[in-house]
Amino acid sequence: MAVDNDGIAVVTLQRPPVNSLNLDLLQAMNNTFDDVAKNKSKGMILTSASPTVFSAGLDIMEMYKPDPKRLETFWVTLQDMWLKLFGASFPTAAAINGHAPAGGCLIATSCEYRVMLSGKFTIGLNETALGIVPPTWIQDSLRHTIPTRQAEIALTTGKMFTVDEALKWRTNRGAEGAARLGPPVLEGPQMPPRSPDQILNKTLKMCLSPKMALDTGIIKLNALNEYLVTERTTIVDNAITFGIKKCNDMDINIQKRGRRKVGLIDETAADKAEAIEKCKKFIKRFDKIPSLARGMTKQIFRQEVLQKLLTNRQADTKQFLDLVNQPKIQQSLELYLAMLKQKSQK
Ligand SMILES: CC/C=C\CC/C=C/CC(=O)SCCNC(=O)CCNC(=O)[C@H](O)C(C)(C)COP(=O)(O)OP(=O)(O)OC[C@H]1O[C@@H](n2cnc3c(N)ncnc32)[C@H](O)[C@@H]1OP(=O)(O)O
Repeated sequence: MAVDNDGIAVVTLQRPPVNSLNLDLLQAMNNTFDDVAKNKSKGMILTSASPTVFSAGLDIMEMYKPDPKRLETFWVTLQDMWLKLFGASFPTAAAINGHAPAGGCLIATSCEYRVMLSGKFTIGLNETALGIVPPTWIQDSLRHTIPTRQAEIALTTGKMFTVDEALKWRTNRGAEGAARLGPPVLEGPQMPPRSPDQILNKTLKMCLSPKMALDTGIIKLNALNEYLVTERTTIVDNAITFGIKKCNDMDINIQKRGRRKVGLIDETAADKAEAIEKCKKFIKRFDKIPSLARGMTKQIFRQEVLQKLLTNRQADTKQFLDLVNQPKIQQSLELYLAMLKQKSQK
């Protein structure tokens, strides 16, 4: 952990090669989160020492042919880590500088803000694709971050999002498209400045008249073009809003049309330094907000989800232990480990 001059703690996960979360790393994270809280840091940014992996999620070796006592401690320590991170009163952000599958995504979604490096990285909860049922609180972390319907589809399909897919919904593409309208294109006399409404009404009237001289037509077309150029952002935004409403009314999936993004991450960055800077900027947004009010509001907002695990901790642990000890699950883990080994040797 390194605390900068602004009092923001940057915590770097450092367990080569892929920051897989074993018991030792989880215990170290818990101790660090306690320290951040004790030191009254202004906020915490989580990142990774690896140039390509934020975290590969739970260390599968902890679950494959496990020692029963250690397995239970492992799970309880993971629960603790999540309770501390998701429930932290201080601001939290993740500078996701690489792949973030499964538990890696859990850590990221437990934070309040996510900046991910652009590139061929992926993020998501892929458990079902591995034949594993993600526990309620892991599902809740995703549901807390992206819309419920998208979270359900992502969870049931074990979806790994590309960085672009994971970004939040933006409407500026429309404005970019509208910019292509460009400046007036027709040579000839121009019209004195008028309000866009005046211009549009006049143009409409003239266009409906059967005897329009060529010069007048050019003036009118230039005026219409000028209107489209000056008001393009409003026109395009209104069109997008209208289009989205229509698509929703007709139950058409807008994401497939490339406009709506999922919001699993908030921003992208070109490199780790930029990602950390953007996370710091997010944390500094709270500079003028009394920290007690901020922290309590966050905890109230997250209370229901936290309480669910606190109330069902033992049952959740038993469910995990039963699941891991099933011969079928052990077989799947063995196959998965072999597949990872084979891939890494290529
Ligand atoms: C039964 C359980 C019930 C309930 C639990 C529910 C919760 C589960 C959440 C989880 O987190 S499960 C873990 C899921 N994790 C993954 O599926 C990620 C697997 N890893 C990868 O996809 C890739 O490693 C990567 C994209 C993260 C990085 O790729 P790359 O940089 O190419 O590295 P390698 O694949 O070559 O891996 C290097 C090395 O690390 C080993 N390894 C990778 N991931 C894990 C892991 N999660 N646990 C243990 N070991 C892992 C991999 O086998 C390689 O080992 P070598 O000895 O061959 O070097």
